Amino acid sequence: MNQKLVVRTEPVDELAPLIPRADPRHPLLWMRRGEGIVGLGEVLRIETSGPTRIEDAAAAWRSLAAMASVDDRVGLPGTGLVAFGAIAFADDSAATSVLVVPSLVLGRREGRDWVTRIALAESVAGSAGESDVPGDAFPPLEIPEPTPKRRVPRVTFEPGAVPPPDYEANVAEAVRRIDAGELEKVVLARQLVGELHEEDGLRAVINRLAEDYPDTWVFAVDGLIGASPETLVRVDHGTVSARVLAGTASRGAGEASDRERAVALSASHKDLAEHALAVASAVQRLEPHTARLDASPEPFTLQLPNLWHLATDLKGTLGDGSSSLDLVSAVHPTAAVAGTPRPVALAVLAELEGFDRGRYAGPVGWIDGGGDGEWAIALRCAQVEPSGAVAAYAGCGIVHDSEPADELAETLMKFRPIVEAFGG
Ligand SMILES: C=C(O[C@H]1C=CC=C(C(=O)O)[C@@H]1O)C(=O)O
Repeated sequence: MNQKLVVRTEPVDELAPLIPRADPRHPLLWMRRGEGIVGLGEVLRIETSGPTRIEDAAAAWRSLAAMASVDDRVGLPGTGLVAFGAIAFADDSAATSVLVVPSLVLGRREGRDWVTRIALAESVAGSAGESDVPGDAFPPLEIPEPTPKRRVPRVTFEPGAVPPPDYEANVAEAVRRIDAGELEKVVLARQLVGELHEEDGLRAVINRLAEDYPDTWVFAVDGLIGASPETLVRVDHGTVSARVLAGTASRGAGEASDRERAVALSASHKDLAEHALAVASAVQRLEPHTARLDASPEPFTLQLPNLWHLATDLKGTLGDGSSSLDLVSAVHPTAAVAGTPRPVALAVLAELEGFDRGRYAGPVGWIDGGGDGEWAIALRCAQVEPSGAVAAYAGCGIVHDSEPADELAETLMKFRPIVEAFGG
């Protein structure tokens, strides 16, 4: 990657709400609680695949960033040079992993708004051949106007890979293997499929996700869209953080029964066991890269509109100068989406599921020129293909006392955000 990029970030008047400024056909977005970044246009993309897809993307990004000429007048996470990324779950996935560098980024954080322009040095007027291109080589700034809200397109979903009876059979088989001592935990997923007929309707879907699930990471990267509650890893000026989730309960109908469900979840032997394995896998992989890493002492219950999760927050300091993508490479896939021991779980899930997860359960997020970034696990999501084919995914951690019918019911709760966002 020997292209030279010219980047300029400048403060602007309020851009909120951000979503109406996103591209309705090819939205590029990362957002939580109304703040985040929206990308427009595409200067370049880095595509990788195979077992070294994350390391290759990290190395390509490092050399691209090292050559870039950046004039950042704001200095917040997400300003300056950024790329949006979506990485395939499996080493042998047919799905490509991408880092997309937009030509325009509209951002909002801590109540401050900015615009970043990114261009290839050779394409910026009067700059060809210069080694250090001034940021004011850009033409006067024109911020795209928000466009009117439109209604959510309606997609009818039906079972795709692993229909409900097969899912229950897979869970039973996984429990059998766990009881036989082959492994401790495996995360098994299934698929729903549908067709999107309005090619400019994706922005409305994202808007719905952001309205209904404001506390999650709402993302749209190269057709992968969703609202994930799970932070895989976040790096910000030498601090490292993550939110590990595993263990799920339904919400109760009234306040008292809702509380009861949360209390029962935090005492559930099955869910605590499932959760502990996910935390251990993240801590074990992050620790070698951190000078300090603390976990919240007990898992807490995280309330989402569709369910309760057991959650543990990790917080620490970076010890070795790793970029956020280096840490993504170290931790992916955690036991929240694969299982324990990891190699056995990956083989068992590939065998039992029998479908390519694509970017579901893979890392999704952004990275900046200094390597900082925010990455979630792509959960509660769907991949929308250029043909209009939509595939949504949900999975559950299976441990020794998992019940097939309960796990199937849990997938329905996990599908809810994406199915409803598509008008279902
Ligand atoms: C694999 C998924 O969720 C993971 C994250 C949180 C809770 C989980 C669970 O309780 O099984 C899963 O480990 C999914 O949503 O598809």
